[in-house]
Amino acid sequence: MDKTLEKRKVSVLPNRKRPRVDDKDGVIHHVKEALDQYRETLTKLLQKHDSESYQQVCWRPDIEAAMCQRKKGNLVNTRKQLGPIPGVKVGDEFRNRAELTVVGLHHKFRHGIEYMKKDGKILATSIVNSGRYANHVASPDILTYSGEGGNPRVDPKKPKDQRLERGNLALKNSMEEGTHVRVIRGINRFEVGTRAKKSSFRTYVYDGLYIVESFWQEREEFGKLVFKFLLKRISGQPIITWGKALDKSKKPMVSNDIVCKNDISEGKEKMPIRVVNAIDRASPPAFNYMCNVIYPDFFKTTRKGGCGCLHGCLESKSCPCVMKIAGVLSYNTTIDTKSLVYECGTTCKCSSSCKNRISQHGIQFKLEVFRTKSKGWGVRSRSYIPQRSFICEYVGEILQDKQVKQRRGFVIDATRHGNVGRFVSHSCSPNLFARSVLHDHDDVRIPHMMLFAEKNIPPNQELTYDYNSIVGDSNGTTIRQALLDKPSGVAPNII
Ligand SMILES: C[S@@+](CC[C@H](N)C(=O)[O-])C[C@H]1O[C@@H](n2cnc3c(N)ncnc32)[C@H](O)[C@@H]1O
Repeated sequence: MDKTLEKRKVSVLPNRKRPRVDDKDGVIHHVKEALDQYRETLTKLLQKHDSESYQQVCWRPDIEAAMCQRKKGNLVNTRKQLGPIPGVKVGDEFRNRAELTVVGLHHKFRHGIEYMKKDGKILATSIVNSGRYANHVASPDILTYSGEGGNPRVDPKKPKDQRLERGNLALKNSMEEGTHVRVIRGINRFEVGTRAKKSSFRTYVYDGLYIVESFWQEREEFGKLVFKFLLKRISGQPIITWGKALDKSKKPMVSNDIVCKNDISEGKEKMPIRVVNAIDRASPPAFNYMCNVIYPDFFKTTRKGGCGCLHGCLESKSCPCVMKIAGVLSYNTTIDTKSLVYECGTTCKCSSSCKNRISQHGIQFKLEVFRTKSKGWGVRSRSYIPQRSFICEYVGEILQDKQVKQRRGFVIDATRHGNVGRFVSHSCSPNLFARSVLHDHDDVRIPHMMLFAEKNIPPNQELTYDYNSIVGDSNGTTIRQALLDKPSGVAPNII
């Protein structure tokens, strides 16, 4: 039945008053209204028909309900168009393919690729990744989409090689023209509390705009040539967290975060540090990402001594490094905030996995820089952080502070060179604490400033430390955290 419907012109204009295009809320309401009416029609249709006709293989009540709505002029966004659809947001979920037609996201009931003619060329407007073809999702932002035609799973006739025509040609043209393609993904859901196959059903989520990056031909399991299109999601769109098959009650997680940068460290950290912004259009300040402190020219990072422990440094009585921190092994217990921590290091015989080398292995958690409502940028972790874990070093240029020169003072300045630490905000009730650590040199005037978890920290909670906390070593060297009135990026003083 739907083939006949598809042949009809999709041009019926809604007879309800259409909101102005710049009236965002009005447009969203308009779309929602159309969807509500469609769902009501579908429910009535299902109630009217007895279960016997429902069993008929070819009866598609979802499509029939959409046709009723079309007759009444109750469809919206009826003209095919490229790009976003007014009133439809990334992450919006639809109960069936016909609902995509109702809102104008994808007008075809069956075909996966929809296209339109523009300047004499056909261009793809949208694709539905329904899972019927062997489409492959390598990462949330990359989709390999199989072309249409000749698939023996849906076409019982003898399978034929796919041809570069209709939807396939449209996707190729979209690649050449660089036009955006809407992607709608089918996801499997289950009735709450069950995982039985028969209780699963498919819904469709609008995943946003993609560009076609490349295409090629592959020989598939039935021996026929199929087209493969590699699509890449346009950056700057809200992120969708896709789970495995979901309970009916759980929505795919959509946040309003726009990704400003996929990795602010530009590959220098062990794992990427994403920058996201759900507040305004600001981008993070330009600076040179460094994983290590930059010392002044005169400074030599030398270390004398070190331990000879060949079997770990757990025995605090025999490890000279551990002995220097009064026999308290690293950060396992509450350490006096003024203590300088001596970690084992370059001149030690113990292995790099020694328990007294906690803060030398770079970041361990998926940190994310995000825009806060009132404090500029902040840092959070996308995963759970157990208490006392190492978070990051505060990296910057070690500058000699002229004002405090008499007191041989230094400042770690992260304005031009720094790491993720430069974005961590202040709090009087923080979840992080700072420690002065020595591991690669002996100069107690310029220890590393390391941040650790004060408590167990759930995912997505902002990480903060007390800028005004005073930490120092037994020689009287102190670290004073950055003052709140300092320009962003200027780091804690060491005075
Ligand atoms: C080390 S930076 C932290 C990152 C900073 N928020 C940014 O946008 O780059 C220190 C600066 O952040 C701001 N800041 C940090 N914590 C704050 C807080 N609790 N309230 C208001 N501003 C804060 C202040 O401007 C401070 O000088």
